[in-house]
Amino acid sequence: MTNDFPSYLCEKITHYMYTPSEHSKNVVMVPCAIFEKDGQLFAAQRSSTMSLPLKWEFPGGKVDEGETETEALHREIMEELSIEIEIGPRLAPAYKEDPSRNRIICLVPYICRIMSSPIILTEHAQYKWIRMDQLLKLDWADADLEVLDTYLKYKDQRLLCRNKAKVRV
Ligand SMILES: Nc1nc2c([nH]c(=O)n2[C@@H]2O[C@H](COP(=O)(O)OP(=O)(O)OP(=O)(O)O)[C@@H](O)[C@H]2O)c(=O)[nH]1
Repeated sequence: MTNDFPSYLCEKITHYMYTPSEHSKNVVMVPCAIFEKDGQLFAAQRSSTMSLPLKWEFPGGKVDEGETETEALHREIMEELSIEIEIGPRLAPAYKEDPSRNRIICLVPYICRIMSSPIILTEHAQYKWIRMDQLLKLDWADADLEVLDTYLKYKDQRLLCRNKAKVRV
């Protein structure tokens, strides 16, 4: 996959503003995977025993010490969904405060492809492939909702570029 998404999306400054007291907070990097198939997106529902119970999210998880984001993403997806993936473009992260644990979650979306089957869930309650026009009906975790917005803007931008290219020909 090519990494040709618009640079403003990579460099987008999120609305999160640091104040002096917040410098002491841990920033936890959480790469997550966006899968698209036949115009539908993959969403996983957190189980009732996980934090953010029953919220919908893009699967992924925290980077361990010594790991890169993409290594962590391969590992987390294998652990959670039992599949191999190919990792493509990295989009702009979403930052969310987690006051209960005095940390800031940095959710980093990657557009990915599923490379093996079957999907076997080990942690989530369920997963669904959701049509684009149904996406906002799910009860998303906050950071995932922002990631979804970033992804939809990225898609629109690509479509626009493709159409412009066609007009020029
Ligand atoms: N995906 C997602 N995770 C969030 C959000 N806000 C937030 O605090 N988190 C936290 O970020 C962490 C995501 O990493 P993870 O999926 O590997 O975490 P986990 O449930 O396995 O473990 P943990 O609850 O012990 O940290 C979770 O602790 C989750 O509660 C959010 O909006 N979206």
